Amino acid sequence: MNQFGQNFRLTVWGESHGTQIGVSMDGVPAGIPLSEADFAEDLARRRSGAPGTTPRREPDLPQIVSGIYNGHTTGAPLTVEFANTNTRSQDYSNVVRHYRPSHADLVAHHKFGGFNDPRGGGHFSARLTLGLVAAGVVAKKLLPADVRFATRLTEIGGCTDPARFDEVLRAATADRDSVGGIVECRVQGVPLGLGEPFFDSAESMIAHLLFAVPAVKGVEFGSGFAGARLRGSENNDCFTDAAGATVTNHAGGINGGITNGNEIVVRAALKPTPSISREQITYNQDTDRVEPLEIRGRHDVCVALRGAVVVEAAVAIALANFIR
Ligand SMILES: Cc1cc2nc3c(=O)[nH]c(=O)nc-3n(C[C@H](O)[C@H](O)[C@H](O)COP(=O)(O)O)c2cc1C
Ligand SMILES: C=C(O[C@@H]1CC(C(=O)O)=C[C@@H](OP(=O)(O)O)[C@H]1O)C(=O)O
Repeated sequence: MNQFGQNFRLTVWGESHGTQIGVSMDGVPAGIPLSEADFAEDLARRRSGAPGTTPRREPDLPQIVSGIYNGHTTGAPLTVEFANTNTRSQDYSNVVRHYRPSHADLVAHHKFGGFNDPRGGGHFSARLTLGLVAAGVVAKKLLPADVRFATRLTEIGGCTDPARFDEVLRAATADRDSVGGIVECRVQGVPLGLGEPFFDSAESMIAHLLFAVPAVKGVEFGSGFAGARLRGSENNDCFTDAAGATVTNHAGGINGGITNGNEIVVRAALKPTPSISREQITYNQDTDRVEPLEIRGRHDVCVALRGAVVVEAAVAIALANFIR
């Protein structure tokens, strides 16, 4: 099944080299002002063009095809779609059965019995994150008005100095290689009380969405993995008032699966782009041999660059799902 959520339910659909991709949302209340222009800012943050991003240029113009009337949501399913206008499917002819290492080609082929669309990674392509970003824009409108997101890249290729990110990207490009990155999303103004104690905890829902983002391989809240190396006396967040404000925020704004009113702090680790132009030796099902593979296509050097706004959208969608 390809759906997420209860209160704010969505399906992302399409393939990278099909005619269109998009998102269908249900549970959006009637009467919310919404227009195509509302999507522009977040879509621009995902668009390619900056150094280290894919040379595939797409206009990424949203078209709201249902759930809207006179500039307001109607309460009916809301669908936003985008055209794929710049595909080069011939670039993928050699990876249909000579699967790219660490992309989804092999699992897709086996799981769907060879009926999957292999062009541009098909339904597994990060092109589908366009729909997630669009849903994130709607999700933000469902959250209380004083909720504020601040999302940034804290690390690229192991480097934590933003002034040196370009250099890291240039070096990886020169080596016909790729690098990973860490995205940190902070959310202020989230009220105390979102989330349930166990299975639908705030962490579980946010992590669920984040792990749906292609290339996300790690998620941590607050002090996260570093917190496991601290003592309780160092990691505990002492309260300063009756509302639950704390001196420190090692919990990342969540206790017992429930948002505690402090800033939500969540980080996602995105792996290096799997499609690199450097030759790799890998199994070819056509010849039944391990052979050199040259990957074509137009690829991001670091997926975390365009992934930052996708991470933010995922967090927004998870939080919106708690709003009844
Ligand atoms: C914004 C974004 C852009 C991406 N761009 C590429 C790309 O150009 N080439 C590529 O091979 N993978 C890219 N990926 C990652 C793949 O889509 C992903 O690794 C693949 O679908 C396999 O999924 P997995 O890494 O979660 O196992 C991108 C991911 C994101 C979030
Ligand atoms: C098109 C987008 O990114 C694509 C994500 C992607 C992948 O494997 O995830 C592979 C590349 O596809 P193609 O070879 O068709 O250019 C990227 O360009 C997009 O994000 O809009």
